[in-house]
Amino acid sequence: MFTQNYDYDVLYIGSGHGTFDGAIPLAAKGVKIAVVEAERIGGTCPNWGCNAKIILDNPVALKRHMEDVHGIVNGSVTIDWPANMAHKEEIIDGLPQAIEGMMTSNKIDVLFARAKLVDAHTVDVNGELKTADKIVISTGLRSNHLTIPGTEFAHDSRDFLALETMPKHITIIGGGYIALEFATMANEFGAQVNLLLHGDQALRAFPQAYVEQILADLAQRGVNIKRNVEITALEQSSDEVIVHTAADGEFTTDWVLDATGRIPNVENIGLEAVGVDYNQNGIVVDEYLRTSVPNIYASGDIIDKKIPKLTPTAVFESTYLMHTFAGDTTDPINYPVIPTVVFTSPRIAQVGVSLDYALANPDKYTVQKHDMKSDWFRQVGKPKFGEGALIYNQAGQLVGATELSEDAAEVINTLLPAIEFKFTAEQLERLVYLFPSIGFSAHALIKKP
Ligand SMILES: Cc1cc2nc3c(=O)[nH]c(=O)nc-3n(C[C@H](O)[C@H](O)[C@H](O)COP(=O)(O)OP(=O)(O)OC[C@H]3O[C@@H](n4cnc5c(N)ncnc54)[C@H](O)[C@@H]3O)c2cc1C
Ligand SMILES: NC(=O)c1ccc[n+]([C@@H]2O[C@H](COP(=O)([O-])OP(=O)(O)OC[C@H]3O[C@@H](n4cnc5c(N)ncnc54)[C@H](O)[C@@H]3O)[C@@H](O)[C@H]2O)c1
Repeated sequence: MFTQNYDYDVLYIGSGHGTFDGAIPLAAKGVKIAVVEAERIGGTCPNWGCNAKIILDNPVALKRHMEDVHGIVNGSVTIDWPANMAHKEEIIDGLPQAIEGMMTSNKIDVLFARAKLVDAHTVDVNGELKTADKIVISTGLRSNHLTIPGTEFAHDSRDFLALETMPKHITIIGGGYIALEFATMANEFGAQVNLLLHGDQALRAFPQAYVEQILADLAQRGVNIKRNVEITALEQSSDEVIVHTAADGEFTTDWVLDATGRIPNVENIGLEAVGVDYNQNGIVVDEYLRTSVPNIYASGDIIDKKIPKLTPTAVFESTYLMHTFAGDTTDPINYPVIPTVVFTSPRIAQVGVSLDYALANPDKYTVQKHDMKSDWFRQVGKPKFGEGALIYNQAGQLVGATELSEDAAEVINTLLPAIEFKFTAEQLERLVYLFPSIGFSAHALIKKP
């Protein structure tokens, strides 16, 4: 399976989900592995991404729920940002050590360094040359920084997730996941928020009818949303930042979040020297996740791919590589349908064929819409708004689903197997869900003829 005359069978560069979900079980099978990490073990998701974000977001949903049941549950509730931040630190602080422990207990060598490829089998680790039969590049993404004068006065998502106090006035540049999720939190935690969209839409990959409801709700809560704004410069003036725009003049703010996307970590890792092809979207791979150098692979966000760059896709890829390296499979990677969710409040989640695409192609798809009021159980929590849609192909198979609601992620998770495995009506009928529950309600939607 592996050539014996190297220090390691597999050396991974980066220690995020693109690495550890596969590397740990692979090491447990006796494969000799090294993981080289430049910063914190676990990478973005536990330290500066999903985990950190969802802990800070938790009180937001609670406050929204209290609004919905006002009249039943009365009195005002305040939420404390510094306490929330301390709670977040308490939870995520131990994660790198826990992940490192799982690696070392499986005999993985964890090496702290900024790794650089020297040749197809050799990596420079703090000046020491380590050799490996196979190398996996899993260096992930980093925040984009606008190329404008004064860009150094803007912060990124990591800075936001470490804010000790919530600034009074925050300006968020961008209309993607991070911009919308962080605008939701900052607004609920008492900041006055400017949300500046580059174009006239936000979250372009999500159903625009739902996105507009989220934007309208944020606007009603006091978020100042401006569309088609071009930021030309940032300037520091005592404690404030002056934001200059192309057509909307200038204004001052306390804190600027640059949420204009994330870019691949392809620089200074020796890709050119070794001949690994890459472009502005990441490292180019074939259907076996092999780069242009056959014994060098890529995994996770660093891959140039069309599917969303998310934790579950990184997990799927590192697990696939584990099976390939262990000799369990010689098949190409076969991605399932990949669900996505934006953690606004309410959430927007979707999977499979998108609602906007289905509506634009009525000859190919049938769209079945539903609102929260169509199911009594959804009304228990008295949500003010929310709706969903199921998308069927011409053969009557469920091929897509989307929802705008606090429970959207769970609804889409419930529907996922039916879409991925193309369950028949007979199979769907055999699934018995707990009652009353969101899962039961979601299942009831697809059981209908
Ligand atoms: C704010 C935020 C919120 C997010 N929320 C969600 C969410 O809710 N759900 C979801 O599914 N996804 C979310 N994501 C995306 C998710 O975090 C990523 O898809 C996931 O972490 C990708 O894992 P990865 O291993 O490919 O990359 P990473 O986790 O980024 O790991 C790459 C690692 O490589 C290391 N590295 C880079 N260069 C070198 C080098 N030369 N030598 C050694 N090490 C190196 C880095 O230090 C890093 O630790 C979020 C991302 C952000 C930024
Ligand atoms: N819930 C989740 O799963 C979740 C949450 C956060 C982040 N993520 C992941 O993190 C990554 C990055 O998220 P993101 O929100 O930074 O990126 P994004 O690609 O979702 O959004 C980037 C936004 O920046 C805007 N933009 C680009 N150039 C601009 C410019 N010059 N001026 C103003 N605006 C500009 C774009 O129009 C877009 O709205 C994605 O891969 C995403 O999958 C996922």
